[in-house]
Amino acid sequence: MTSSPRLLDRIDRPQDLHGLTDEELQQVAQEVREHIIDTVGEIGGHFGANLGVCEVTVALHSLLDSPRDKILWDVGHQAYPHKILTGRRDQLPTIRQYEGLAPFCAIHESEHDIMGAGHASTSIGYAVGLKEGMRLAGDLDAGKVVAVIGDGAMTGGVAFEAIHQAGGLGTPIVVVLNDNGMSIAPNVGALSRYFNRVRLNPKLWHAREGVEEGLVTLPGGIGAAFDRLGPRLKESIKSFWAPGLFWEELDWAYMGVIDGHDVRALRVALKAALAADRPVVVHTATVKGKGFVAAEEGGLEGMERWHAAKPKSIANRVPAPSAPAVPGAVAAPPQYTQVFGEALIDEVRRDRRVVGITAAMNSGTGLNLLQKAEPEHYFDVGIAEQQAVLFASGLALEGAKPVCAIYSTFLQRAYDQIVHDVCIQGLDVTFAMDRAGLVGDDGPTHHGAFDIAYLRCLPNITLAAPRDEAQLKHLLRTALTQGGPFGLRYPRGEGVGVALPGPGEVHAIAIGTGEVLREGGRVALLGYGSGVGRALEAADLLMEHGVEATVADARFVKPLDRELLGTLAADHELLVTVEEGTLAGGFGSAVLEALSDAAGPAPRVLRVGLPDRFVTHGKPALLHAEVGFTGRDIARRVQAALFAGTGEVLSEA
Ligand SMILES: Cc1ncc(C[n+]2csc(CCOP(=O)(O)OP(=O)(O)O)c2C)c(N)n1
Ligand SMILES: CC(=O)[C@@H](O)[C@H](O)COP(=O)(O)O
Ligand SMILES: [Mg+2]
Repeated sequence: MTSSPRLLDRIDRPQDLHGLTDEELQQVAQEVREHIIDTVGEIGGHFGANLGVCEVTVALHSLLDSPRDKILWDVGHQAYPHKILTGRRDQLPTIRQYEGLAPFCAIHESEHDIMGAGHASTSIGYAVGLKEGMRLAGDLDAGKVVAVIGDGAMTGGVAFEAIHQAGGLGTPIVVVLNDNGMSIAPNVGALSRYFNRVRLNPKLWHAREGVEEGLVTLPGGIGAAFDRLGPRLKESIKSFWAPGLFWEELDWAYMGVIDGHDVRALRVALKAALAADRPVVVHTATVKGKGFVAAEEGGLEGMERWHAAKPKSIANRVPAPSAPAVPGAVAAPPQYTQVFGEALIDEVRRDRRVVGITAAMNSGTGLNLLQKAEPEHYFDVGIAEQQAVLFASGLALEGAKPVCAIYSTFLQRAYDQIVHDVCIQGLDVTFAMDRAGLVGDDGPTHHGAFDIAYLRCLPNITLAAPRDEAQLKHLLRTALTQGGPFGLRYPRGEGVGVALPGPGEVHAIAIGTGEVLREGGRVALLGYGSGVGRALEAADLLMEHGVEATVADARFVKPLDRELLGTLAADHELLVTVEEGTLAGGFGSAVLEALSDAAGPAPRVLRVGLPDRFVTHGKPALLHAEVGFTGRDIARRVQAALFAGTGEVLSEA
């Protein structure tokens, strides 16, 4: 623990690091770490990854002149030290809060945030573009470009597309591989094993050193011949002794493994890398959660547990004691994720052809439950959503029933695989899209705002959304018994608190059928997914003001229940659609299309959903209020529509 006054309090811009000694820089890194522990422990947010890059961030900013020199943070969940050192130290307590600092890097927030992110594996691609852009502009005094990417993000295929291009062009960029062996869960796959082999074997850390001295002393003129070789050829030969062969073969220089918590060692390596006129990777070994004992000494579980911290989860720099249970308190409803995870286990045990696939979101999707219960039916492909869908396509062709459990927003990365491989071929693949709707703190890069629109336009796919956690179980069974592409969306967080059907009570639902939940008068509220709950809230408020509304659950957006829609249209003068998705091309659009195709008079239609803009970050209740996705907002709009111009007093619903 450092004593005050902090050196960090003198760092208002990254250039204030220039001229500090290695020891002072090491102290600044520790002060950054403590600032993060104190702040994130109180407000919540991403945690372990930030603690792991305090030294890397200080070392980079101590050598570079940001923003002329550009530092890119892959994903950006580990950019809190960067934000602290680039003038946002005192604003850190607002991070991820409504109207506070962005959850990840954001180009509108700071000139030092060179790229926006939130989705993984993009940083090297940007780096190549930035550097080649400088060359095209003839900017000879161009800045350096450094991408910091984790071992998890390295499992994203788009990172390799960039490595391939940079190696081909010889683009002089630096990649800092922040290797801590962790994604959110422990990292997976052959690349992770390769990194582990190197990172965890100190003998390999210095394999390169001494090789050249050894070679030039070889007897019989061999050494002399080696000594006469050009530098590139020497490097290539030496690379057989060093762990960077993978990189060297792609015409990258490899440096490593460097202790990612030793500022002096980092600066020595980074200085050499920055001076090179070719692409260079600096492989650093770090600890996710460094300096926070519960993570650092908690093993893989501890590091996974502290990927993010909940508000008030840390006190005096140790995990805060959990609040005592309140006797008699009603238990909160289960999370949709938990219900899904348990239901998938039941489905695997009902039909052994069912398998679950995650793209590095093991616990986030609830597939950690399947991994424990039925490990043979569980796959984690790494941060590789495209591969997840192609893998599912292969499995489906072999008669399996794969369930791709991928957040709505992350599934966007596999869009062409959904079209080109699953829908065109009509494969029996299910997409379980958790985090559909506004997710809250993670903001616009993570809101599941677009899946209704981006999937509804595809032929051959069935799309449904449960109004509660019981329907989720029935719709998962429906997906796994209907034989073709199926998308199922549900929100982040708790269910509504209904009784869950037991394994024997779960049943498939007839495709394309909705359900009337409440009969009313002039207005019908037709909800989809979480929109049904909002519709019920609005109906209750309208009832208090003498307006009886019909409420129905569409349940399917593709195909729509046209019979139900026809009845609602014929019996009501106002039809309100409610969806937690973008209005452009969403559920409401589907209803309008269906009504325009139908013969006969159509009611007036009001559509409630997400606006045609990216919604900011913050607690979901604040975001819902901002976009009008509340029962009260819907009730007001209905009143205005029903009584507009009639002179009736619009009650203050
Ligand atoms: C396309 C995409 N898929 C999934 C995620 C969720 N995600 C956020 S951070 C993370 C792990 C990143 O691991 P790594 O790059 O090693 O960084 P570390 O947290 O270890 O520092 C994942 C899977 C994401 N941000 N983007
Ligand atoms: C940075 C990232 O993409 C993940 O950590 C994401 O924030 C997880 O979201 P959930 O908390 O909704 O699982
Ligand atoms: Mg990692």
